Amino acid sequence: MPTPLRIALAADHAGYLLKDKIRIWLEEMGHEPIDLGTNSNDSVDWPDFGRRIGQAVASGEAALGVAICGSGIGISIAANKVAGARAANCTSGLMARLSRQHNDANILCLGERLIGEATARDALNEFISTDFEGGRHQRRVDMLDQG
Ligand SMILES: O=C(CO)[C@H](O)[C@H](O)[C@H](O)COP(=O)(O)O
Repeated sequence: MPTPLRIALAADHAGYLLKDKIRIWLEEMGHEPIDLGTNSNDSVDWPDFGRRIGQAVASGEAALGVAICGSGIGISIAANKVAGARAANCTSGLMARLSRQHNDANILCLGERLIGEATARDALNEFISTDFEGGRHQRRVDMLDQG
């Protein structure tokens, strides 16, 4: 059993179905999802949910986050506006793994309208099980906070 992680989840109306599946997968793995909405297909705005998940992760309320919209693009742009959030829009398990190893990404973004469930699950598994490599990558990540 892996160390349980608090993992924030957020989605707009185009991503909430995948978010609900991810919440269940995380619970089955013994993690602690924090669901920041949305929870229906009533139209909402991705900047609100990107900001919410960015703040939850940057503040330390959650160790990691998973954010979903139709393409993963809007919600990743919004999350990355929050200082300390490093959101990566990924379309494969390899991208998710690299986002952790090289970029110390702390929010995985997915596009429910673009990727299937198997790819989403692969990306999730890689994201939560891969550590940041540090070394030369640490210096580059540190540069993000240098104004
Ligand atoms: O932000 C996006 C595109 O970059 C997301 O895919 C949104 O979910 C999408 O724009 C929502 O579109 P809708 O036509 O309002 O459902």
